[in-house]
Amino acid sequence: MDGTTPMNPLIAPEAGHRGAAQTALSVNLNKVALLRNTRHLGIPSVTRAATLVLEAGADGITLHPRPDERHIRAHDVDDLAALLQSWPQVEFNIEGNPLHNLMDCVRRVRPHQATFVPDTVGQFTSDHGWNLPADANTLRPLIAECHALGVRVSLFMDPQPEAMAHARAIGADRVELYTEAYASAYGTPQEAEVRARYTAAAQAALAVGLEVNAGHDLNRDNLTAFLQHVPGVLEVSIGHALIADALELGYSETVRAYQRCIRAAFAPEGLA
Ligand SMILES: CC(=O)[C@@H](O)[C@H](O)COP(=O)(O)O
Ligand SMILES: NCC(=O)COP(=O)(O)O
Repeated sequence: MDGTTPMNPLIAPEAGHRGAAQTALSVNLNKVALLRNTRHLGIPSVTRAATLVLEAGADGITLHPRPDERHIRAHDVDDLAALLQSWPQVEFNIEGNPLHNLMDCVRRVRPHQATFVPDTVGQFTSDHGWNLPADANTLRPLIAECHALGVRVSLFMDPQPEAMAHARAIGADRVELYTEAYASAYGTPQEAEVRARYTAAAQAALAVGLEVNAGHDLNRDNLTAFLQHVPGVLEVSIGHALIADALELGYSETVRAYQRCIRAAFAPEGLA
């Protein structure tokens, strides 16, 4: 793998069991680990959750091992890497700050994708993207190291069209559009205006040769409209809402429901 070629055919636009150019669903399992960590019993199991969501048709697994290990711990990253040996078509995405603990994980397990997120230690949740070009010199060598390890790099970014050329110039393969602002605006009078920022950012990214991911606070209500309006989104990573839904519906029905939301964005009206 050369770091620019997705290993997972399911997320390559030209291939995949869900048809060309359909968005891949990567399930973020942070919140399964969060619940598990409140006892010493090992339940709910992160690897069991991964198995169930993959059996139900998820395309990838995302973990975000924060330095305080409040949810995903180093052993979860290793356990998932071992599990995914049996799922060669599944993409493994690890998120985090490469200036903290992310690179240790990347060097150890060489996931398909590392998503660089500019979180502080102990941050409540991710709430902003990289500041480019200000962060360029910090990120450039870390991106190069990931490429040398055969790991694709996605940069967590606010929807700022002008930043996309800088992301490409420092070697990023993808950007992950931070979707909290869209999710907050969804269903309000501001929705169209806010969503248009994402459309413009995705267009700018695609124009400079970047691939596009998206995530944060996406859910069954807001996902389809996002994918209908924002071009070329190869992957959404969804955790909080999806795991909350799974508490009610179970993992399998929940993954199928999210896949229906994705299909609805790509199907002619009424066929999803
Ligand atoms: C990078 C990102 O978008 C976040 O959504 C993150 O993965 C969620 O982290 P928490 O689960 O710790 O809120
Ligand atoms: N990269 C975003 C992610 O993995 C999940 O975010 P959320 O759905 O937990 O907000």
